[in-house]
Amino acid sequence: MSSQVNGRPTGDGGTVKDREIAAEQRYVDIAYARLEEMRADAQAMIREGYRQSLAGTKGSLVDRDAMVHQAALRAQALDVADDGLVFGRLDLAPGEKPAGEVRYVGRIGVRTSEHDSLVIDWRAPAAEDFYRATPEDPRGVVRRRVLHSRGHTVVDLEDDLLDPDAADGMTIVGDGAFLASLARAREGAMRDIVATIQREQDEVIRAPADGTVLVRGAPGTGKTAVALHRVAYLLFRHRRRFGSRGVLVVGPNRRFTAYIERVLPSLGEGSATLRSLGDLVDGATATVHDTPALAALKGAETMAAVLRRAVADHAPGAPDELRVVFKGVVVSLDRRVLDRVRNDVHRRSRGSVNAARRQVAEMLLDALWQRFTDLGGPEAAREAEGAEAGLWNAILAADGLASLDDEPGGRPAGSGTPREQFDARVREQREFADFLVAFWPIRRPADVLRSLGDPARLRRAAGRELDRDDVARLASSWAGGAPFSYQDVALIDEIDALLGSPPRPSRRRASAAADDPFVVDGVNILTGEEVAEDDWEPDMQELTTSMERLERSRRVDDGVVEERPEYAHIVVDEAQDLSPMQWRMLGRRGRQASWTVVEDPAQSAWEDLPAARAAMEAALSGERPSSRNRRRKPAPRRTRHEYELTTNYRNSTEIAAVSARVLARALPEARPARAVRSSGIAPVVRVLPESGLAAAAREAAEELLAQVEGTIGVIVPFHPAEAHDEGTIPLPHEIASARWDAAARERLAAGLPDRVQVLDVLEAKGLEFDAAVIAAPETVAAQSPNGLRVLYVAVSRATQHLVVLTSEPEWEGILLSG
Ligand SMILES: Nc1ncnc2c1ncn2[C@@H]1O[C@H](COP(=O)(O)OP(=O)(O)OP(=O)(O)O)[C@@H](O)[C@H]1O
Repeated sequence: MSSQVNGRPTGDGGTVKDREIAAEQRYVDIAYARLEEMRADAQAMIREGYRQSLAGTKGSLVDRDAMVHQAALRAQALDVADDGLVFGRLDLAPGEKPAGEVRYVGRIGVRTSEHDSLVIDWRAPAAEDFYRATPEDPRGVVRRRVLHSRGHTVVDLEDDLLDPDAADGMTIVGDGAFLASLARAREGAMRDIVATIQREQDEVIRAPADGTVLVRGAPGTGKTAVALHRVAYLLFRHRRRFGSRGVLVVGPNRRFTAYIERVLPSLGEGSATLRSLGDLVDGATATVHDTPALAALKGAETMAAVLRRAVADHAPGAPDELRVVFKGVVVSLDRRVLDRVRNDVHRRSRGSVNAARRQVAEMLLDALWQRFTDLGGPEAAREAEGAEAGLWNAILAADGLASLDDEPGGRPAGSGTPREQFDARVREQREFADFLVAFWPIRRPADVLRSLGDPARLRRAAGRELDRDDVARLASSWAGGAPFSYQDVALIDEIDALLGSPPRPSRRRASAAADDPFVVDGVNILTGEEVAEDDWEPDMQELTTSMERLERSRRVDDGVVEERPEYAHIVVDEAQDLSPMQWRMLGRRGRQASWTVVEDPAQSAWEDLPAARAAMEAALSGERPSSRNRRRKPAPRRTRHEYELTTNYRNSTEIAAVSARVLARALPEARPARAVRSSGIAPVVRVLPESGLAAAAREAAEELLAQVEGTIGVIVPFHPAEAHDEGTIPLPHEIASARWDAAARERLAAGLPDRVQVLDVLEAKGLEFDAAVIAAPETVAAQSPNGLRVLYVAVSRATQHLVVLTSEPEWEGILLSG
């Protein structure tokens, strides 16, 4: 027999629950005391490491480093565990396991000085039962107890009785603390859920480390939370593999990464890299979203072919004639020959265009020599030899060019075959060096994209992939220093992959390069290699460019520069929104990686889902993205584990009902998740004139400030940065969208406390608020073919209060009665 109690008095001053809490507190105190000792040990180890370094032997530095590093990591993990160290207890049934065994589960493992277990790390196999046991499958667990703490103090308990037959005399307490914890006020940053991970979530977290884990689930089912806990699990169980080669977590936008950034550190894992799709590429940060139509153009895989042609086009300002002099003979190459050279080099050097200058120089020399012999140059040169002013020098003078032969300090042509002499002499000429730098500059990917703001240049690159209207819209989005969009970042990465890195730097002293004819202004003009002294300052734009790239590169111990890191595991959140070009960007970072992909297709703003799926499959299989548009040879598919999460932990049942109605319109075949918590607070829909929506949104936010302790999101339609096409009549939703520009949003937020956030529907992805105010659902729904799915995202953000403001009366019925 067990006894279920909820605060019943015991007669000795407290309730049964109080007594149970006090008993758990005694255990927790012992665990904290031991944690304190472990901390002191870690600090002593750090001190010992430094002491050894003073011993002065050669090996001691290395030993010290390793010791200090290990001890510092340990100290850090112990610090993290300081808050809520122990959160779970399992009472096991007699049987295979020792009778009456009790296990405590916590943020990290704690052992006594005799190595007996006091607390089991939540990621250890022995903790699995804590998350997996159910009444149907108790796994030997009689009672599961969750301890809710504030700092070191246990404040509440909640028990699950899993095996009533074995619970003889066991006290069962609890009054829905888990559900109450779901209703807690949100602070603007996501928290870990380590104490209350549910069984279906735990299966995802502990899924096999290889291949791909694909997780689907409706809003609020814990996809993001689960993905982050999986990272902590993988780093704990496979530290060597994932710790050294790295884990990348990618979210949709910067607001979202800011929202989730505290979760992993709170689990003691600070080593994963967290990036949004807008800041995955160094040197190009996205600050704006494109309109859905423009995003569809930029994100389509056809852009790969367009960019390949754009990279192969001549650089802006590239000269179209090369003239050099040899032995008084002027030799020139015209545009036709230069185009041929450029195309040949591009064909051979895709992926290493920025490092191909040496190849360009060789091909130009071949073409110059060919021209020289065609002109009868060798004979003319022989005749001119010794003469002060031959025929060719006269031509030269007329063209205003000086032969190096005439320059004081010019070196004798030297020995070797005529061709070798020719090459050596031409290479020395300033004209040749200057030409090479201008003809084959080291290019920055962002500059290449900006250069496509010139419609003529974009038209040349467009091929059959883009029509005239597409070219005009794209070019205007890149013209005139407009900020980069989230889709642009993937295009910049594509260009980066085509251009490749500039040649590796070697900081040779300038003196070593003083006699090198290829060195111009501190850089080898053939290789782009920097050979300057440390204090040398570049004074040419191009050199600054290569310096910037080098600066942002990661220098590894042996001096090798790693431009784009590859990761051992990649987590992609909100994956339903990735465009094919964004998948290519991610694929480049994880060719050998295993993946965790979490998504909800019903929340997708992306129109061409089949194309995005194909690009996703290519990325997950480690396929090298082909820049040509030919059919891919499918790479072998890696093992895949698919999961679905079915319980909505975010929304109250009242709000979940509203979002289910929107879902039924957006995707009639989709199933909503089951919400578990009723708040008793009915969602509100207010109808008012369109011109009054912004003022009403502010008013609603002010009212809600008095009703909730935590965050309030005011979610407004997306404001397109693109100008409306003159000559066409704007649609009503286009006029309405124009109301929600940055200035209008600022006015709305002015003077309100930080816990009110005003954001557009695209920024709201993945976020969560205590209360949400949705302005103009009719405009959101009409803004794109997937507008209803975008609205579904917006209405599923709130935990307690939902207020919708609309100018169209029928929306009241749509949202409140289906
Ligand atoms: N087992 C759990 N215990 C406590 N809270 C949970 C649990 N699972 C999820 N939550 C909470 O539910 C909320 C929603 O979780 P999360 O943001 O991970 O959902 P999601 O599926 O990623 O949603 P969306 O699709 O809208 O991005 C969060 O506040 C999260 O902390």
